[in-house]
Amino acid sequence: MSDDDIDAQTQRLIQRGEIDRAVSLARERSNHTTGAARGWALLALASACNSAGHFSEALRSALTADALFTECDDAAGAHEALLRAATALRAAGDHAAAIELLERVEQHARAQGDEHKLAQALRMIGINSSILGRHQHAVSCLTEAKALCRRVGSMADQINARLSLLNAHNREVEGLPATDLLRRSVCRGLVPAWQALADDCEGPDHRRMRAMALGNRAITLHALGRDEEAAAELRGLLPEYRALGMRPNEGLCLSELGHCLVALGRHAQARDEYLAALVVLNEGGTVEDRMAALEGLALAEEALGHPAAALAALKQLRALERQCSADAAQRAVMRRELRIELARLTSQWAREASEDPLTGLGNRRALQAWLAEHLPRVDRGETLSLVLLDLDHFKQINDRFGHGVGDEVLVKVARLLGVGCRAQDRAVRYGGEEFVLALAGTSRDGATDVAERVRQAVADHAWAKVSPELRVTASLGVADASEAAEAQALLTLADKRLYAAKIAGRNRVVTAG
Ligand SMILES: Nc1nc2c(ncn2[C@@H]2O[C@H](COP(=O)(O)OP(=O)(O)OP(=O)(O)O)[C@@H](O)[C@H]2O)c(=O)[nH]1
Repeated sequence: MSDDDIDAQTQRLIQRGEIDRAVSLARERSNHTTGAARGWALLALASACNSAGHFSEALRSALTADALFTECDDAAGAHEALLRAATALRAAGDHAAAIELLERVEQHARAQGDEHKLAQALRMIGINSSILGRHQHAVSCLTEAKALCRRVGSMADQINARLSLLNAHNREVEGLPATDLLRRSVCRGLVPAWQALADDCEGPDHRRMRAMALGNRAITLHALGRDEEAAAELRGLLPEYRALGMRPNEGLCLSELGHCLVALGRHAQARDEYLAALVVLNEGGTVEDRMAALEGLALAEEALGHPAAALAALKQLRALERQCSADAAQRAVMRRELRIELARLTSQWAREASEDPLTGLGNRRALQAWLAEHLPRVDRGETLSLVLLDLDHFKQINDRFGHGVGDEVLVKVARLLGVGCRAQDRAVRYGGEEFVLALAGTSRDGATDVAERVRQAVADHAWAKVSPELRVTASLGVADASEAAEAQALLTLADKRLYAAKIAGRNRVVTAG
């Protein structure tokens, strides 16, 4: 089985509605794999947990997968992991946090020129922005996503991008009064756009999307007051939603039909449609959709002169409103918990990614970041030096005193290095028994003094306390940025001098040659 098969297998289970099986399969696999294979199992677990409504576990799984993929330099896996983490945040209603993660994917995709990845990230940023009411930003992201999908996406990608953009336009004008000029002009544009999307949804694969697009077209017609037309379209769509098993859409369609009939003054028919809508929506519709149907039902009953029935509908509506605010409070708590989890994991991984676990010093990545920040200042006249330190005959120390003592020596040397460092400097463990002191604002003479002090401190340390007869010395090479301006060239020069120190007999500092 290839690494990502578990993901495909889990997605199939989710689609069949076997969510519990999907969760346990993915969880089991993630407990029995390592490396990239574990990454994919965790991504499968994230999707399954999302479908089960366990957003916290979904987020944790996706972010753990991100850390794993990053560790094995699997950019595609890491990208997918961030998308899934964003999906969990979106499902939990934390759209702002989802956008923050997605913007990382966006930046990365732009830097790499990966248009497919960029389209995915922009589409998700657009959807989340639209839900947050940042309509302009949503439309601009989705317009770019649509253009990218046309160039590099599959047919399904293109259709999804267009659907998201049209939905964003819908949301933009949703809250405006029916008479608002902007609303009317946007809606007038949306009618042919939904039709064009439906027309392009050819073949059995896109039948659901076509039905959705036509439903949205009919809703837009109703918003424009073209209620006869809208009602006829909605009625025509009902058998399609039923045939496709799209229950929530069927409920919404019946409810919209009710709205059209109320607008046309056919209250008895409207009441029947609302009642039918509620039967369907009570099974699987959102609370908001049920509330809209109840509100319509109350209106229709009142218009029909049935105050008792209208009151009964309003009572149910109030009960749902109360449930809604209780749910909203619960969701707010959950969002706060997810944020805390996200912040904790992000800072933990940022630390792990740049820290050497044995000594607690920075690692190679930390040195690269330090150099990237400090080397440009050399052009502005600042000095900068590197001291490369390698313990002498460390293999013999391990062999003679044991690996545990070897580790203890590394930890102690790391502490001794830290003593020579000021706040602006950085001490890192560069490799096994190799360390680097990166010294800001320090010329080669200054760095030579520091290197000599460190050499002396290592040689003079009371190593016998660690193990009788233990002796430790180090060889050091010094280079400064006036001799080599590039990070790699500077390190190579320091390494050349370190090698010269070894050749010359060890336990010494070499600064030239
Ligand atoms: N205890 C311990 N040993 C390590 C660690 N990382 C690398 N080493 C050991 O460090 C030793 C380095 O050996 P060499 O590269 O041959 O160098 P050396 O023995 O120090 O000899 P010179 O550099 O020529 O003085 C190897 O035996 C590695 O196994 C570690 O984290 N802990």
